[in-house]
Amino acid sequence: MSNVPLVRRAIAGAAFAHGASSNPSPGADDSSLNHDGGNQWTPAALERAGSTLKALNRMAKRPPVHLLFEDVSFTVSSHKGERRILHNVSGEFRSGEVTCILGPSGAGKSTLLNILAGYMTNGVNGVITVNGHSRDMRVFKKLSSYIMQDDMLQPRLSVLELMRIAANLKLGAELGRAEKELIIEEILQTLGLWNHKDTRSEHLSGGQSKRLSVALELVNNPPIIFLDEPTTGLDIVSIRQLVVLLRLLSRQGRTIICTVHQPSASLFALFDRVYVLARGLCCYQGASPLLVPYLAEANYVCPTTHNPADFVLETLLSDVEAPARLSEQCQNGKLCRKLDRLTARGGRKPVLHSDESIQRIFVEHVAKEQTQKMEFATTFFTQFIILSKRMFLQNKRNSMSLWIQLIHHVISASLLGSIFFLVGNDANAPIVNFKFCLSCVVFFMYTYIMIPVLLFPPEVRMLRREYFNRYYSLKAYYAALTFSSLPVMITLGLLFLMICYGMSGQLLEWDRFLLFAVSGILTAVCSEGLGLAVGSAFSVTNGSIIGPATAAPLLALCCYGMGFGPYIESSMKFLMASSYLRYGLSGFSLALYSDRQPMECNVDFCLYADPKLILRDVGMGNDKYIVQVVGLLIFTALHRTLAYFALRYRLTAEFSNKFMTYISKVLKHR
Ligand SMILES: Nc1ncnc2c1ncn2[C@@H]1O[C@H](COP(=O)(O)OP(=O)(O)OP(=O)(O)O)[C@@H](O)[C@H]1O
Repeated sequence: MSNVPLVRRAIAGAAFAHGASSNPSPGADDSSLNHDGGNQWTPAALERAGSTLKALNRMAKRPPVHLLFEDVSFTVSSHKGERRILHNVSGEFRSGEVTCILGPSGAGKSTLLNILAGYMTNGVNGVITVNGHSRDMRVFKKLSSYIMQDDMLQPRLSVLELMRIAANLKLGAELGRAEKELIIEEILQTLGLWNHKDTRSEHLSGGQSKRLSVALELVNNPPIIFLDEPTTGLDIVSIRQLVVLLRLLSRQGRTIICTVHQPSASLFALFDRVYVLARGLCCYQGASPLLVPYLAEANYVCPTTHNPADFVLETLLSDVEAPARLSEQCQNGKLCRKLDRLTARGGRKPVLHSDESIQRIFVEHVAKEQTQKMEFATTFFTQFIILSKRMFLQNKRNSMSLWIQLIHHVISASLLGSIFFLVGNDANAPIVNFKFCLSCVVFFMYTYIMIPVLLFPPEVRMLRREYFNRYYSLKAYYAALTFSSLPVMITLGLLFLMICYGMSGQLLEWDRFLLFAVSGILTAVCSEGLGLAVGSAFSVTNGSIIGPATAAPLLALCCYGMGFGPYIESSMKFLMASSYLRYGLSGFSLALYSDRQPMECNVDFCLYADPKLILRDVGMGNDKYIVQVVGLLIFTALHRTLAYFALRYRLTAEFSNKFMTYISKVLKHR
């Protein structure tokens, strides 16, 4: 305990170096988290800051959450065998407290947080209870928010726009527009972001981005918030502001749990509870000022000038026996060192409820939740509308990308038009015109496979937090994604087709062009589905290899039989039917050559003056246009379903864990 006054002095000295505005008002800057005019951490400062969240707290009808876990272990399976990451750890996190999970790198901090937040459940053993009841994930997910370590914010949207979208998705019709606006303003002011409300997310500093992540999760006032390494990459002032904010939120009855790598002495003292992990064992659980005496009991004496957080990490890393010894001393988290009162260090009194009242509120809440059928705050349709609007806005603001795509389509179309200039009605060059159709297929295939392969993987990372924190269903997101890409795809696709159709001298008949365009756009939509499937399942690097590698055999199958159509083997016909590009190519060819007069022949004899002969010799003599359209639609549905499941696989650690466990079991039993 000898170092506690030292730590307190450190807080007083360095606490809020940023000057002070203790009563945030519109226009209050980052200092709104700060304190009274001097360099003092005063209860009044927190009290006043806390009072700024009045509207948010008015909607807080949800129960405080006490989280208890006992004998939690986590094992991962791989082809090399099983590996235990957590060894029967126990602990308790209570409402009104900020708990810091501390430990050396690789100790299992993020793993424990993932398990407690419900992000990982496969391979986990042990008991996790919420307010004395077994954790029901359906209810718990609605009570909790998880801010992940590498959270990314949606780009090209301002702070206020992001907050409004979050409020509309997370609060639904629960509150009116005016109330939502009030809550947003309160949160932004309290977090010192009000002055930056019109700044786009990509222009925020690291600290402001982290605070915005917290702000977005606060919108529906979750009683329990998990944060994985929220301080990483922030400067000392931003870290302090963030931890002070967490403390403030906890004082309003929330349970805040975060992992922190190496807190400074003053920061360490701001945490109410510390949970020390090393090698998957709990080495200490309890009030932060009691860590030093606890270590002294095990003969690890912390010098008075030392930061207790540094000391415990150094001890755990330098003495191989320390984790086991300390774990035994606290019974692997079952024993908790408590201070008499959390207010011992000053600050606003936490909202403490008796365990009985929490139990009662919680039981009422669970009963209410169970009668409600809705899994999300808004309906599928509302989610679809909000997400579509967001995507349209983001696409519109990404003018550079639109220009690049426009130029790409115009240049490619002009190039193709020049290569195949006026071959469309030349009976002496029918196979050249067939190659024109093939080139159009290749253009749509590569363009629309590669765009999502390159652009979607970063989007998947952004999606993770929103999806896990139940902003919307994946189906609504996916429907909005499909819908929002269509206008640009159709406009640019038509522009491409008009240019190259005209330049290549095809028959200028509207119905023929329409059939040609439908085949082109459907090939693009189908290719985008394939690109999304690859982009959802793989990183940009792997996707860039897998995308073209998948397309190459499909392309080979699509143009097989050129010149010997009537002699294509039936096994090959079967394989060719599995390439969606064949339907695209056939659609293009049928659009150009069906029901057509003999083509112009400017030499003595033209073998392919009759268009039927061309179709016969490329193996499309018996093809029907409508079958090609249906084929493309079926493959579009197939690719997009595949993409949906690939996305689910990527977004749900649980789903991927199960998959990996299954694969390793198969490999083991071979
Ligand atoms: N799904 C998994 N498969 C294999 N190993 C895993 C898995 N999850 C975690 N691990 C391993 O468990 C150990 C603990 O990982 P974790 O990310 O929880 O550590 P940490 O304490 O958060 O570390 P850091 O502070 O460096 O982020 C690491 O050695 C990690 O490689």
